[in-house]
Amino acid sequence: MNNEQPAVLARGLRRTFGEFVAVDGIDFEIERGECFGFLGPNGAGKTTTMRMIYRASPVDAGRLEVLGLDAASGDFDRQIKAQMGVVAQEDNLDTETTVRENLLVFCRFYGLSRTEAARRADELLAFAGLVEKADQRVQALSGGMKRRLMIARGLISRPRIVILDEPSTGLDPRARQNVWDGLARLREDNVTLVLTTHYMDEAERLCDRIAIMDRGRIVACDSPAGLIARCSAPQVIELSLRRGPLPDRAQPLLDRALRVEHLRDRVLLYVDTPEALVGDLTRELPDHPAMVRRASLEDVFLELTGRGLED
Ligand SMILES: Nc1ncnc2c1ncn2[C@@H]1O[C@H](COP(=O)(O)OP(=O)(O)OP(=O)(O)O)[C@@H](O)[C@H]1O
Repeated sequence: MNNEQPAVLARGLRRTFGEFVAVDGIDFEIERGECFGFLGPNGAGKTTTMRMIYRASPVDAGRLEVLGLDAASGDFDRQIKAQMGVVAQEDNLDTETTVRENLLVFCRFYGLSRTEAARRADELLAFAGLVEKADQRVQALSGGMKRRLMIARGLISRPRIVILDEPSTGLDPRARQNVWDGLARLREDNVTLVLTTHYMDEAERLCDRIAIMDRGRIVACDSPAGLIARCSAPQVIELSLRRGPLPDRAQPLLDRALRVEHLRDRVLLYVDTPEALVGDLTRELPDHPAMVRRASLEDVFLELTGRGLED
C-alpha cells in the first residue's frame, strides 16, 4: 500500500437504483488526515456515496480507491476493512446488553483476545466519556451517549479512516458539542474523517473541505471559507416573513441588493455593506424585522442550486 495515495479517490463514481441515478458520476479526492464532508439536502446521494466507500453498496461505474487500493480488488476487504471505521446513520446498538458488553462483543469480532478486548473497551469508554455508564444497559443512555458509543464502536480496530453518516443528527447542542470534541481528538491523531451532514454549522466547523452535493452530483468542492468566498456578496440581510408577505413598496428597497432570494419564511438580500439598507428597511417595513449576518454555506448552497438545504 502506497502512503502517498489519497485516503479516498473517486473518478466517475456512479450508482443507480433501476432507472434512478442516485450518484451521477462524481469525482473527488480525500487527503489523508483531512476531515472531508458531504453536505447536501435529503436524497442528494451522500449516504449512497459513503456506502460505496465502505463497500456496503456496489459501484455501478467509475473508479474508487481507498488508501491506494481499488475497491473492486479481491484483496480489498482483507487489506482495507480493518483500517476503516464506520458509524452508520441508524442506531443499531444492542439495547439489552450493557455499554461495556456492546464494545466487548465487537472487540472480539475484530479478533482481539479477551484481555486485549477488555483493555480496548476501557480505552474507548474513556474516549467516549462513558466510563460511568459502562455497566448500564444501552437503553438507559441518552441519544448523545448512544451516538458516542456508536462512534467508539467504530474505532475498535484503530482505523485510519472513519466514516460517519450524520454524526450529530437529532442531538441537542451539548451532545453535539461532545461528539465534535471526540472527532477533534481523532483529527489530532491524524485519522481521516469522512462525514455527511445537512447541518451547515457542523460542516463549517469540522471540515477542512466540503463537497456540496445535489441530486447525485457534486456542485462545488472547497474549504468552507473558499466556498463562502464564492458567494455573490459577503453580507446578508434576512427579512422575516412571519407576519405575512412583503408589501409592493418593498420592491425599490430589494432592488438595492446585489442579489435577492425568496424563501418560504424569509427574504435574503445580499449586499456588500448592509448599514444604510438595514436602516431604510427597518423604517419602511416595521412589520418585517431585518437581521444582518455574514454569508454562510447555506447561501452558497442556495446560489449553486437555487434551493435551500431544508427545502
Ligand atoms: N436501496 C435503494 N433503493 C432505491 N433508491 C434508493 C436506495 N438507496 C437510496 N436510494 C435513493 O437514492 C437517492 C439518494 O439517497 P441517499 O440516501 O444517498 O441520500 P442522502 O443525501 O444521504 O440523503 P439523507 O440526507 O436523507 O440521508 C434518494 O433519492 C434515495 O431515495
